[in-house]
Amino acid sequence: MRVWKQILASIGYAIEGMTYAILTQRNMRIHLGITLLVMILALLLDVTKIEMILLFFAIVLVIAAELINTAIEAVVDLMVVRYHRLAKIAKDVAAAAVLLTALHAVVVGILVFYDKLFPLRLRNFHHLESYAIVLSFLYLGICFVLTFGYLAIKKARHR
Ligand SMILES: Nc1ncnc2c1ncn2[C@@H]1O[C@H](COP(=O)(O)OP(=O)(O)OP(=O)(O)O)[C@@H](O)[C@H]1O
Repeated sequence: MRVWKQILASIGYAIEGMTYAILTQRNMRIHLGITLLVMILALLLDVTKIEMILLFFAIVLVIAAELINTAIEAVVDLMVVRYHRLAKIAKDVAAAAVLLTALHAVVVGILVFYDKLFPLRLRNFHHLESYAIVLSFLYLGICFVLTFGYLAIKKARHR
C-alpha cells in the first residue's frame, strides 16, 4: 500500500513538473499546439501504424527535450545569479538539444505527410519525393553543423 502511495506521489510530482513547464515555457505551448495539429492531420490523412509510431516518437522526443531544458534552466538560475560562461554553455547546449529534436520532428513530418498532401504532383513528378527527403536531411545537416559549429567556436574563444 505504501509503495502505491509513493508511486502515486511520484506521478503527482511529474504532473506538477509538466504543468509548470506548460504554464511558464512559451516553447512548450508551441510544441503542444503543433502536436495537436499533427494529430488532427494524422487522423484525417491515411497514416499507417508505423508512420504514427514515428510521429509519436518525434513528438515525445521534442517534449522530453523541452522538459529537460526547463529543468537545466531552473538549476542554472538556482546556482548562478550573475553572468557566467559555464551557465551560458549549459543553457545554450540544452537549447541546442531541443532544436535538434525539433528539426528531427520536422524531417519526420515532411517524410510522413509530403506524399499524402501532394499525391497528384507526386504522380507526375516522382523525383519530388526524393527531393523532399534529400532537402530534409540537407536542412537537418546544415542546422546541426551551424548549431554545434557556433557552440564550438564560442567555447574555443572563451578558452
Ligand atoms: N547566468 C547566465 N550567464 C550567462 N549567460 C546566460 C545566463 N543566463 C542566461 N544566459 C544566456 O541567455 C540565454 C537565454 O537565457 P534564458 O534564461 O532567458 O533562457 P531562455 O532560452 O530564454 O529560456 P526560455 O526557454 O524560458 O525562453 C541563454 O541561452 C544563455 O545564452
